[in-house]
Amino acid sequence: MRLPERQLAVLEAASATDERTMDEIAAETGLKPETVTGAAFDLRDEGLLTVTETTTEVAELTEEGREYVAEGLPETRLYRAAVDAGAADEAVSMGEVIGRADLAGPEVDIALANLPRKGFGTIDSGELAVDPDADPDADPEAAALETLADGGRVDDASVLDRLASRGLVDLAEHTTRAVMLTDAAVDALMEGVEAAETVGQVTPDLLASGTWADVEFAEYNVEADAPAVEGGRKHVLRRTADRVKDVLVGMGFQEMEGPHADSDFWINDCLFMPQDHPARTHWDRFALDVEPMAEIPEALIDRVETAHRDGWGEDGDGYHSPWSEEFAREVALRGHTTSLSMRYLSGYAGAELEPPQRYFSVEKVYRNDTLDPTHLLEFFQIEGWVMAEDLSVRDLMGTFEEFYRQFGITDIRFKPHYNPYTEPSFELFGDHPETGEEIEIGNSGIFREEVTGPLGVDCDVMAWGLALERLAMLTTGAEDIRDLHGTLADIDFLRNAEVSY
Ligand SMILES: N[C@@H](Cc1ccccc1)C(=O)O
Repeated sequence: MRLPERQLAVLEAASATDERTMDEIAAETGLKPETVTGAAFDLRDEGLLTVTETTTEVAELTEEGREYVAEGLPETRLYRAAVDAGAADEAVSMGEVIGRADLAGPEVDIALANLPRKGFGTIDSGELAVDPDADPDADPEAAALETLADGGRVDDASVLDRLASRGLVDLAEHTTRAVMLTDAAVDALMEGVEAAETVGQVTPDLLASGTWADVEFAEYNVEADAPAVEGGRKHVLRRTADRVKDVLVGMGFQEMEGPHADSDFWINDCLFMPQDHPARTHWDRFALDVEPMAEIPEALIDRVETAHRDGWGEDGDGYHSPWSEEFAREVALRGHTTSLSMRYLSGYAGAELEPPQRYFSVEKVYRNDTLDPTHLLEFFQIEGWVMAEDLSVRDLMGTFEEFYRQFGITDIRFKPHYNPYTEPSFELFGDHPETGEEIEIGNSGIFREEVTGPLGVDCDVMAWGLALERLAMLTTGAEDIRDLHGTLADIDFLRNAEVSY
């Protein structure tokens, strides 16, 4: 048998009884590890070697982890300070213990969260009581940190996971490959294997001297394993947004743009949202501590105030509740992009508009919600509106059906809803492709006269706000909005997610 030199070297360094790692073979043959790996896979394909892979988790201390090795975990320091303050006998005020514990900034919260978790003590109405029998020296997390600092290995996966989630260690997967001779290889070696001098690359020298004609070239193994090289690609949400824009432009819409931080006037007052509406309290909105917005057309302010106070149109009655221009000028992060629709419909964003008109935006909005599988504090809203004479609910439904059909979604449902600014109003629902669960995908309606009147629009306007992330959940099958966004997002999922249409 004849084999290329490198393969022969690897074969001779391998054993029929023990697994040898690629690194060991590299050290023995003096070849580079990647050369050994390449040759080993070629030999495997020839049936001369077996290659096994083992993946192990390696843990490395982060800077914060190293800091705690030196100073002790915050909860341990808090425990010791509490014992000194007498909290083992009776509960002591938290302020006093924290003062003694010498904890910096965020360490206080870290200590307060971990002390009860580890059973070191309890916190109740501002007082701390510790268990005199607790033994922070025997704490597995502290012990694991010490071991890692000394270059040792920690095998307890649950402790490692806990430390990783606390940001004290980084976990990485490490794959080692090892080889062993097959029976066929042992037979071949006994019969004798010759080294074939092969050339891996054509060089100018080989060409110029003409020796290329006499040498033996190494064969390419196009099936050999190689590390996957992942190229960069646009995030699936961005790709969905681009697709949404294409679809809407295709349906004759133009794009709106405008400020993320806007006055309450454009965000709420124009929409006939009463100033004492719960959504306008500090619970729901991200108010900004900046100068009030000066540049709002005075005449428009007057008309909006009139609508709020006395109503608009023949049957309009208004709220008869206080309305403050000062509040209207306050600035917050927009909770919906309907603020842009107001700016455009009023003509403030550009020319006065004559019907028919169609506008859209795909932009970020901000809400002080609770994070859960379907809610984020910021998300993308697909805002849109159509201005025309005599619009009806059929126009609204038809538009959505056409829009969602472009994404392969054909089973949307409408349910009557209430918005202070539209009448009638509809919420939109779709079915999650994986769970079958019905999820809300948007909100819509036809603007009330109290909205369009003050803006100077005297025909119908139908409008909506759809959630881009929810659309992406339906098209990609993501079950949790956090799979798409943020630090918990699953990179493999994102890599393979396609925008269907
Ligand atoms: N602003 C609404 C969406 C909407 C826009 C326009 C009309 C009706 C509804 C929301 O954020 O839910």
